[in-house]
Amino acid sequence: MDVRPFDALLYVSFGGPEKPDDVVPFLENVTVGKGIPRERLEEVGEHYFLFGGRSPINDLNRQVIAALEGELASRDVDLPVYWGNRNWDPYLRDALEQMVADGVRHAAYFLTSAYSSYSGCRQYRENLADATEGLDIELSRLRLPFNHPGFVAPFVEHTRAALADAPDDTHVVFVTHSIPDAMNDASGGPGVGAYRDQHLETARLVMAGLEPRHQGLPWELVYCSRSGSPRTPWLEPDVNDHLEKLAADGVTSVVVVPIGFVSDHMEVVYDLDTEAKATAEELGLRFVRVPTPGSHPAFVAMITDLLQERAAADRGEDPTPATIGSCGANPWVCVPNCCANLRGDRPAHA
Ligand SMILES: CC1=C(CCC(=O)O)c2cc3nc(cc4[nH]c(cc5[nH]c(cc1n2)c(C)c5CCC(=O)O)c(CCC(=O)O)c4C)C(CCC(=O)O)=C3C
Ligand SMILES: [Fe+2]
Repeated sequence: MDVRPFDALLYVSFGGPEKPDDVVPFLENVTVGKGIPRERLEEVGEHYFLFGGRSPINDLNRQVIAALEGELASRDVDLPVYWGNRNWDPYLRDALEQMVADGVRHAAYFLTSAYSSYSGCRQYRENLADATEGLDIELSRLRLPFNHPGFVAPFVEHTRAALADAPDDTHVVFVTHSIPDAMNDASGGPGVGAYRDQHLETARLVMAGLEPRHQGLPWELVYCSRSGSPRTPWLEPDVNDHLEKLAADGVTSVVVVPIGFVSDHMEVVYDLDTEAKATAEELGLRFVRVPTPGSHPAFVAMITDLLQERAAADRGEDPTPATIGSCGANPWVCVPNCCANLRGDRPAHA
């Protein structure tokens, strides 16, 4: 496998606290300048304390990176993998300084976010613009993989398994992180609304991969983890409200597919496995939550394939992007006003 012109891969993620004393400073990092109400922050802090003050996210990222190193080695590629986060140690700036010290000149980077939005794309690119300041290093972004076969395959496999012994009236409930309506509208470009549309495409692709007898099951896209001011409209319905509606309609069983998340981090283990599950139990709904990709071999191979594709593109070749469905591949380089920062323009990478 030819990875020229890259001399490293940078794995870019959100970060999370690792011990109780980390929780408040982590939340301050996440929410600086965001106008999140104090009560919401205290509430979210409690979610972390319920899990001993440690988010699963960093360990999950360590596992993916170890698997990625194995995948690269198995393809005879000698390419170092670095790791940097937006909100917690190891921070992006430290990773980039280390890379430059190690002689890295041109790295590809992978975002642990599959869909277009300010939070999942441009904010990371702003973080990278800040973190590379004064450093002599070139970066190339790997495209967002919402419709890559290697992203969809683990969800298909896990949803098939969850449906194998599910009752006939089961609803397939796809869940992602809610974002403000205005952030959704700006996703992919002004008025494009790519965030929601990309999720609908991923949901359709998962449904199309199920056993023929399950492909016609009713499904919906719903949201979790809303924050911000209650006066600001965010994408709805909330997963808990949706479960109530389904139960009121006489539905008895749900399979919850967290397509918005690449690993079983706090949003998944608290907002879905704790809160939404408790809602389902109160309602007498059978509730099964399928796993996220995590370190699934198809997901890890996908990162390596994206690296190979982008390397070819940067060498001036014209690689055919691996995608399924009808949305087309997310571009290598975002359009200039893609996923705008609604609080004001800031320098962003790519
Ligand atoms: C689209 C999206 C993704 C997916 C794409 C991506 O991965 O980036 C994502 C991921 C994550 N979000 C996470 C945690 C948090 N997100 C918050 C707040 C917010 N998220 C938002 C959106 C997203 N978030 C938004 C619009 C806000 C409001 C503030 C703002 O406009 O930025 C807050 C503040 C408290 C709260 O109000 O919930 C926390 C603690 C964790 C770590 C989990 C762990 O620790 O295991 C992860 C992976
Ligand atoms: Fe978030």
